[in-house]
Amino acid sequence: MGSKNTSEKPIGVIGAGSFGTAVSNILAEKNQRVILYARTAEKAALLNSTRESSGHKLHDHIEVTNDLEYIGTSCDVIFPVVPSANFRAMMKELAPFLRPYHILIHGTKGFDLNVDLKKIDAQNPLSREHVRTMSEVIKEESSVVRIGCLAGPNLAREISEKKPAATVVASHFDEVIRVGQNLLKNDRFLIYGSNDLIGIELCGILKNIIAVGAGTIAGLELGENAKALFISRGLVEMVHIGKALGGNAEAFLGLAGVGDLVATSSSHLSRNFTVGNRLAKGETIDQIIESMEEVAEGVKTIRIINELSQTYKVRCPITETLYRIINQEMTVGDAHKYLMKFPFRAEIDFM
Ligand SMILES: NC(=O)C1=CN([C@@H]2O[C@H](COP(=O)(O)OP(=O)(O)OC[C@H]3O[C@@H](n4cnc5c(N)ncnc54)[C@H](OP(=O)(O)O)[C@@H]3O)[C@@H](O)[C@H]2O)C=CC1
Ligand SMILES: O=C(CO)COP(=O)(O)O
Repeated sequence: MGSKNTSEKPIGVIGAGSFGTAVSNILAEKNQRVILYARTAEKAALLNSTRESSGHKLHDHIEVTNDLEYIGTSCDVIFPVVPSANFRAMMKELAPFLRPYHILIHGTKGFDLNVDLKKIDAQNPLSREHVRTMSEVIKEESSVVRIGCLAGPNLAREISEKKPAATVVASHFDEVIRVGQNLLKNDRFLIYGSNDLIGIELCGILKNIIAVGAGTIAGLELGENAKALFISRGLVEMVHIGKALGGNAEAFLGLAGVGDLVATSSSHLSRNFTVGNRLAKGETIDQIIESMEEVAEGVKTIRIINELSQTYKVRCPITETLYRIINQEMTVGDAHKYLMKFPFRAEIDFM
């Protein structure tokens, strides 16, 4: 960190949604001053006066601001936690206030897309060139070098209720992992480290697809055996597409992969699971999105992976079937009957 002393400086968090607030509270609990960025001045003022954000109480050590320059100049370590659809725009605004000494550890579980999916067809297929993880966006948009991500089974509501959990801080830099661990760990929040940044990011992104599917199983009341079957096959699909996009299989077998997959595929606290559940009850994807206040990243990810699986010729029957459900080309009931007939080969073919 050059001559700067991290512990004396506040920590920045960008995005005052469910997870950004939960992360801010974890940081603040450790006697750490936190500056939390809210998108509008009105929201920042409201949060500062009500001391509540996204239904979570705000710790006294958290100051809410609408000033990105203030965050950039006050904080050496910043946790960006905004939905993937807005991440690049946020980075463009923040970048003028970032320097190579900054450390950014993001908590976003979605892709950045630099092309309109409507323009994608057989002649112009979607490729990895069109799709970025958030660490890649940070690198492209700023001078920051030391980049990391935070991913694991971290349902924000449970974290706010101070229930035990663990996460993975991933970075190519051990220093970033150490900083993340020191800032976040407490007696009920364990922090593991990984150098497989892309692999860990892909785990968090891809599990959202399977969580949507698991929600449909719960919605149809198909039972625990079916859910276990779906999660297991979902993990295999995550590994196959994850490897095609630059991840290693090992990451998927850990906390950020199978751990987060199990948590989000089993809980009504997961927005992605909830989307699937509501699809199974007969709502359309437009109706669901329209009425949801929080982001369910999996819907966009289903569309992206459906295209990428074709480009890279990876068998992704679950993603393709979910894509047909959200496009109203197939009912949820028919989708599950179809998947039960799908000709799978070896059970585990990625080791
Ligand atoms: N909730 C969870 O349990 C977890 C979520 N995540 C991931 O974290 C990310 C955020 O999720 P979550 O916090 O739950 O989402 P929410 O939907 O609860 O909140 C998103 C927040 O981001 C803010 N925001 C949007 N665009 C910008 C921007 N350009 N600049 C600053 N703030 C912005 C929104 O502000 P506004 O209110 O103004 O729209 C809103 O407060 C997602 O990628 C999600 O997958 C990861 C782990 C757990
Ligand atoms: O990623 C999460 C928990 O680890 C949150 O999942 P949802 O976005 O589905 O709520």
